[in-house]
Amino acid sequence: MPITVERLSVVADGAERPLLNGISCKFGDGEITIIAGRNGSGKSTLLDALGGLAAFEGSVRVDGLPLTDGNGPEASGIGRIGQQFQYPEAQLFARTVQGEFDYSLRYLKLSRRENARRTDEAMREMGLAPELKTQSPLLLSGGEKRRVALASTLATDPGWLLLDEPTAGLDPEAADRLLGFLLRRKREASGGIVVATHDLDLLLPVADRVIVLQDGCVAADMPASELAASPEIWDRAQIGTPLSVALAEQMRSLGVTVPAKFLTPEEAAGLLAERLTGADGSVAECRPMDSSVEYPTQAEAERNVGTVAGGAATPSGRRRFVQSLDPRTKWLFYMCFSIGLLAQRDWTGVACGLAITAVLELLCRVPLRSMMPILRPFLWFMVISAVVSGIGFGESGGGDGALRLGAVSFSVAAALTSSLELAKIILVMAGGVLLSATTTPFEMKRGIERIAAPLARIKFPVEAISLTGSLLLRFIPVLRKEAGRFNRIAKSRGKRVRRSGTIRLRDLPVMLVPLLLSLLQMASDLSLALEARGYTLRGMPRTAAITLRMKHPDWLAVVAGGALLAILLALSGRS
Ligand SMILES: Nc1ncnc2c1ncn2[C@@H]1O[C@H](COP(=O)(O)OP(=O)(O)OP(=O)(O)O)[C@@H](O)[C@H]1O
Repeated sequence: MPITVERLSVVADGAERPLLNGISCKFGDGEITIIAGRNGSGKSTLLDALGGLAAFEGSVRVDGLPLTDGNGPEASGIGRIGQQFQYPEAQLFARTVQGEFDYSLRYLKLSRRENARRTDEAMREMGLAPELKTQSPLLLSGGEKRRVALASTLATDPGWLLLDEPTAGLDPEAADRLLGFLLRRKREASGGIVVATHDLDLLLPVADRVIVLQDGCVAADMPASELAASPEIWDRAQIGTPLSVALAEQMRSLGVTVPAKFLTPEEAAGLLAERLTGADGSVAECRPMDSSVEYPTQAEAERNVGTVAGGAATPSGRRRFVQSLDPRTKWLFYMCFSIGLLAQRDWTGVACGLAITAVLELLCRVPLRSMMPILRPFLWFMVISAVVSGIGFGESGGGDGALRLGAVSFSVAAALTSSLELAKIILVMAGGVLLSATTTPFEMKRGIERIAAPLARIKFPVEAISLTGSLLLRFIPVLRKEAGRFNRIAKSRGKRVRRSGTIRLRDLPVMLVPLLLSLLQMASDLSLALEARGYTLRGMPRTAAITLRMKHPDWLAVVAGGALLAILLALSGRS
């Protein structure tokens, strides 16, 4: 049965437009469907929605069953889907290649023998040598990683295969092997195959249906043979004509009869040979190329590149007000905000701080739900600390007015005093999250460096401190990103139905070591990058990557920060 998609919309936090905008389409059983579209058109997002990885509105039914049950992905739905991510690094995490297969197959609870059989078969299918089983997936080449990722998906024998850029980084032999596999699977297995790709020349000839996306909408959805006869669609979707389509057009202009289908190189060569060879075997004279086909000049090509790049950059690339402020302004504002907040001595002051944080959150346009994963553990910490600080023992424990139960007492006043202090710190942290969400790590470092520059004269280690500060703040989003990656793996490969951004406790033993290893790997990459930038060479001057310049809005924001500090200090000193 098909996958049926109705009015599917995906809206991401902070995105200016829906990533997918009410699309409806059908993926046929026993068919290869290609999803084409320029960069950023929504191909990967569509695959993520079909694989239960992206929250969506609308309906997706897999083999007649709904993919979601209202709260999130439905286990039987995602169990029928095997997804290969666009970047294999996002999919692989285990210490060995064998570990990757073990993790993928774990949810099926098969016998050891069956696990080994499926692993061997999938590795053979993808042309992976058995010796690779003991290797770390991180040490494989890009193409090998992709093949391991696909093989570990295949081993689970999913009904549906969702492949994101499956041929990227594959050598011609591996790409051919993949094509052969897709065609075999289409013939022999139940379910269908959905492939998001830019490698149209290779994959269009094996496609049954093509869906062209443009800015999150369906620009074309038709059988491959129909699309082959409508070459103008590529221009309309701003993808550029695939070479195989341009070749077919050229051949038609030379008078060769070309069938309405996407040609493989062999088919194109066969048709040309047929045309050139007469019935008696003589070779016909070839007409010169159709001169009406005009190729762009260098200048036009450069202009086109500019248009495409500009077009792609506009929706997400436009910098918002807070993002565009000088990092020094943001640091100064943040310091005023933090000092003012920490000076508060009662709940009225904290309530004002909360209101200011809410306004800042709106100005920064960072949705609360994207801040909560960072703040939630601290909120829990605050609740637990408040409860613990209120507990007292013995006759005099807890002081006057404490609630008593035998020898144990609970002082609401003590609990509220602790909560007050912790609430201020959480609000300061929320401000830090907003700062790191609207400022790149480079800008942050440069900002602190410039603010603290006068201290360098008294040998204060300005650069080291600014680097440490920005790296610490950078660590929060990196941790979140890693947690998100493991959440996707647990959902897609472990078939764990879980809310986005969270990891189930029982996945921790499997994922903790890889998570730590991955963080260590990042630290090692970072230290190499720092070394390459000359941070280990003491006393050597470095050129600045970012030149900062304060503009009018920056001065206004600094004045606003000063005014905010004055108001908060006045509020704290009013009693
Ligand atoms: N979590 C997110 N938050 C905000 N925007 C996002 C998010 N994920 C994707 N986007 C944006 O959604 C758009 C579609 O992304 P998607 O990865 O689906 O494109 P694509 O067609 O697969 O592109 P490519 O060909 O480059 O792989 C892009 O503009 C991207 O920046």
